Formats: sequence, structure tokens, C-alpha cells
Amino acid sequence: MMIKVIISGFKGRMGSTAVDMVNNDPELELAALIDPYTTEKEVDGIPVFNDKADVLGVAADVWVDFTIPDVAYANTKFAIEHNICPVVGTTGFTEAQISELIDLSQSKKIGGLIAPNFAIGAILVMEFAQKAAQYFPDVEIIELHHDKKKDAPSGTAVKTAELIKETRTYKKQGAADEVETLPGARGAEFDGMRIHSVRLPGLVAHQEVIFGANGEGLTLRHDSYDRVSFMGGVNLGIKKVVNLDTLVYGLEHLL
Ligand SMILES: NC(=O)C1=CN([C@@H]2O[C@H](COP(=O)(O)OP(=O)(O)OC[C@H]3O[C@@H](n4cnc5c(N)ncnc54)[C@H](O)[C@@H]3O)[C@@H](O)[C@H]2O)C=CC1
Ligand SMILES: O=C(O)C1=N[C@H](C(=O)O)C[C@H](O)C1
Repeated sequence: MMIKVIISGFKGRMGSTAVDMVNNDPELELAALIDPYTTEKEVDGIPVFNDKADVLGVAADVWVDFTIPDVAYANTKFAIEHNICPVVGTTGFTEAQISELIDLSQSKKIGGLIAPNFAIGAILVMEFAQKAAQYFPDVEIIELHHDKKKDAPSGTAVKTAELIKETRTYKKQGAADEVETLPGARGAEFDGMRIHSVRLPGLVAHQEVIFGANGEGLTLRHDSYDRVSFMGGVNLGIKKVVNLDTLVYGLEHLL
């Protein structure tokens, strides 16, 4: 069966890459494209809309979302309410929003995926970091991205910290009497560990998880050099969610 896909945010860096991916897969078909700042009415015969409400008459199975943190929650809720399975890469969800959307998806029996990162290497780094944190409670996360990124820290860094928290014995890191002579020098705090965000032109998406212990260190690093690195995960998500009856948070649940 051909899977019909809506792409919200199709004019963006990730949305446009996802359009190419769908067009190159004979099992997938574009149903509609959404982006508020385009005057196009169609692209290669596919209808284009500026507002999500306009897609209501369109037959679609999956809603791929690469938009902006401010609208991702409303978009995901809208998709579930209209029986379209969301596959969401947009970052910036709160824990409460994710659990509310999971409840909604289960009450509607609609599959879905919110994945802070679709690259297999990033998923593996998160898994390895969770394992390492059992033995190395001292850890700092450095995420490095292009300078057009709107949110900090990255969704991947937050998810990494959440996974580490599950296995790490809580520790407030750094010297008890440490002082920031420049505010923010030690980065953001999450459960006693620190997250640092680097933004530079030329970067795509990169993350280091650095562990330190007595006389030794361990560094895990992942690099996305090209947005094509995310497309295998988006493709897998689209094909899996149509057979689920709940939304899941993290691509690892579908691997
Ligand atoms: N999960 C993952 O693996 C990845 C997630 N991301 C996330 O995806 C999101 C998008 O990233 P980029 O493509 O780099 O951003 P971008 O800024 O290039 O694209 C965002 C697009 O969304 C559109 N948009 C804004 N409001 C909208 C609305 N209400 N409805 C539909 N479209 C709307 C914008 O006009 C723009 O074309 C970010 O949150 C980013 O963190 C990015 C890369 C990988
Ligand atoms: O904005 C990006 O580019 C990325 N965003 C996601 C995040 O915030 O983790 C995933 C990836 O890091 C690229």
C-alpha cells in the first residue's frame, strides 16, 4: 500500500530534504505540502498550503513535521486529532506535552513518532552514553550546530541527558565552591550535569558526550555532515507509525 505523506515545513532545510526522500521512494507519495511563507499553490502537482487547517480535505496517512519549536506541539496534536500519524523531527517539546500527546494518540489508537534525532549514529551515541553513565557519573554534553538553529540546547542534547539521568547516580558536578565570573560559563544545568551549545556557520549537527573519572576519560562523538543523514530514520518512522497504535518518543523504540 502506498503511504500518503504531508510535509509541514517543506521549504526549510529538513522539510525540503524530506520532500526529496519521499519522491525517491516508490512506496511513498506526497499528499500535500505546508509552509506559511510561500506563495506557491502547487509543486509538481502536489497541493501547497500556508495553514494546517487547509489540509483537512486531503487524504493522508502520515504528517512529517520539520517546522519550528513554537508550532510543533499544535501541529502534532492536530495530526492525531485528524487521524494522521505524526512523524515529528521538530524540537522543543516539554515532557508534559509529550506525555499529553502520547495519551491522546492512545485514546485515538493512532501511531506516531517524536524523534529529537533521526540519525542512527546519534541514536547509538545516546545508547552508549546511557551505558557509560552507569560507570562514569561525571559527564558534560557539548552540542554543536549551524548558526541558524533557533533552539538551545538541541533536542538531542536534552534527550541524551534524560537517558543518562535514568542510569546515572545523581551528582551535582563541579567544585562545591565554583563561581562563574562570566554568567553562563558553565553552561546549562540538567540534573547536576552540564550542557553546552555551540553555534557556528559551517556546522550541521554534532554532539560530544564527555565522561571523566580518576585518571581516565571517555568521549563519544557523532557528526551529521549532511541532512541526508536523518532521512533513513524519517523513512523508517513513516513506514512504522502506520502500524502502531501509540505515539513513541525516540527513534530507538522503532529500531
Ligand atoms: N529530528 C531530527 O533528526 C532533526 C530535527 N531538526 C529540527 O527540525 C526543525 C526544523 O529545522 P530546519 O529544517 O533546519 O529549520 P528551517 O528554519 O530551515 O525550516 C523550518 C520551516 O518551517 C516553516 N514553518 C514555520 N512555521 C510553520 C508552520 N506553522 N507550519 C508549517 N511550516 C512552518 C518555515 O517557514 C521553514 O520553512 C528544528 O526544530 C530542528 O531542530 C533538524 C534536523 C534534524
Ligand atoms: O536544528 C538542527 O539542525 C537539528 N536539530 C535537532 C536537535 O535539536 O537535536 C537534531 C539535530 O541535532 C539537528
